[in-house]
Amino acid sequence: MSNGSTPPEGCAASGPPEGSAASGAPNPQPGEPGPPPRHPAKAEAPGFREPFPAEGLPTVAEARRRILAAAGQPPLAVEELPLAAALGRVLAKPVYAPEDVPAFHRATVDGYAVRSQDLRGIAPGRPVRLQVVGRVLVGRAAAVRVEPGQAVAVPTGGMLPPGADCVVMFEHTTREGSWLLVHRFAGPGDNVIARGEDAAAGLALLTPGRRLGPAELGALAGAGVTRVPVTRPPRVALLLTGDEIVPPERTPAPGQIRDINGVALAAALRQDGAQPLEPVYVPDEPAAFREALRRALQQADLVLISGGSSVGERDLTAQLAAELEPPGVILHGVALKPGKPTLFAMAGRKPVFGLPGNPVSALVVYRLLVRPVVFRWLGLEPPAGPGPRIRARLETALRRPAGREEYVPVALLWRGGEYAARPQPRKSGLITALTGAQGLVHLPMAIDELPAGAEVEVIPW
Ligand SMILES: Nc1nc2c(c(=O)[nH]1)N[C@H]1C(S)=C(S)[C@@H](COP(=O)(O)OP(=O)(O)OC[C@H]3O[C@@H](n4cnc5c(N)ncnc54)[C@H](O)[C@@H]3O)O[C@H]1N2
Ligand code: MOO
Repeated sequence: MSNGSTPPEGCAASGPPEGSAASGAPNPQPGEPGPPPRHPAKAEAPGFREPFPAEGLPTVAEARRRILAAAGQPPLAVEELPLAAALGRVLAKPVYAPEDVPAFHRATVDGYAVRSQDLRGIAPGRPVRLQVVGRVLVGRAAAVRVEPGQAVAVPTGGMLPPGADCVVMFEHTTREGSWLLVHRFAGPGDNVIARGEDAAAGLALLTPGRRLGPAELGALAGAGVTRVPVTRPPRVALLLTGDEIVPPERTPAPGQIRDINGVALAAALRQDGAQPLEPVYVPDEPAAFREALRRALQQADLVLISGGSSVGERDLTAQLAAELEPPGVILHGVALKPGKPTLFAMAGRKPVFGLPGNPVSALVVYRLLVRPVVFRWLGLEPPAGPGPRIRARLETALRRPAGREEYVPVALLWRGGEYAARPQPRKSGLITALTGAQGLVHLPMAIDELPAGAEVEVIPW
């Protein structure tokens, strides 16, 4: 919720350097005189405090640590779902295989089931001769036993007949009437999936904290587990603050804009497996804001407030967060672009985020700081390591803003056998900076500039 500041050019690469942003000077387009400021800048507004210290704000890693430490481990609510409804959900309890999968030794090729001992004399030009004593039909129990010197024809997926310990491929044999000439050796277990090799009865098939994807659901089905215990998705309240914000379906009056963050954050939440509640539009008025926050805390497991996280006189998030039940505000301000004014509080055991109103900031902060909390509320095991990265070559140089690390949206283009990372506009008020982006390039505090042509690791978006 803006207190009427000039466009937040402090967030743009071409904007004034950190510290001078408080001048709030409008940024005219080239060749234009530039519009007069519609409102006083945040820095000039009555009641404006120097927003955030130039130094001493936590880094993203530090903020994430503090947020997760304060958030703790929530008690997870569990529900049981049929497999068809469980895609993307997180397993809440271990699932043990009720039976061996497969339940019988099974051929993986079309060929002949034999005893590998019988094949020991095979040499080039010296096949072993075995007697074919029958065949196995797929989907039927194997009736014939393989005795020394014998072979039984078996199809892919067919049961290995008793007595045999391997299968020789059809193409490594020749037939002479009821005799089989085997030209290539096969050892015990070759071309066979052993009973219980996919899942052994009584052992854990899947452990809790695993997101259920196609393979997990398939494994459960294969073991005859048709209902699974999964965590109930956290309910997340979305408060969209700002007198200027109207729902997307309304026509904005002069000075108003349509809500972007309600839809974008709800989509991010849904994509991650959480359950966003109906967005609530909150005016810049303390009593209404307080009431909206009270209801949100009643209804939801997590609360996201969009806008008003800065420190202008009408940026109410911090003021109202100060009234929350202990421990209250954990941090306000992160050395991050975009996303400096981020706020995190715990109202008792409920996490509350104050996200910057700028859509790119809101989504980047969601990705970096909110998602880890959502994942914990889903019961997801935190990923080991930094997560997957895409190697790319930077198309144009990037300079880090003073005092903040930056995450720059980039488009990835396949060029001459490698990806080129093309930086997108660095104005956090432009949602289209993200619409063509496939990832983020990180400029950590230790790097002031990445030259054009630098090899970078892109964080998938
Ligand atoms: N003098 C200073 N002004 C500003 C500073 C600063 O350091 N000194 N920081 C700038 C930065 S960086 C950001 S980010 C914003 C964050 O401000 P708030 O979190 O208080 O957000 P608002 O002022 O409410 O909104 C910012 C911007 O985003 C628009 N907005 C808000 N909600 C939505 C929504 N749901 N959908 C689409 N757009 C939204 C809002 O109208 C503003 O244009 O502060 C800078 N100012
Ligand atoms: O850079 Mo602001 O911090 O756009 O979020």
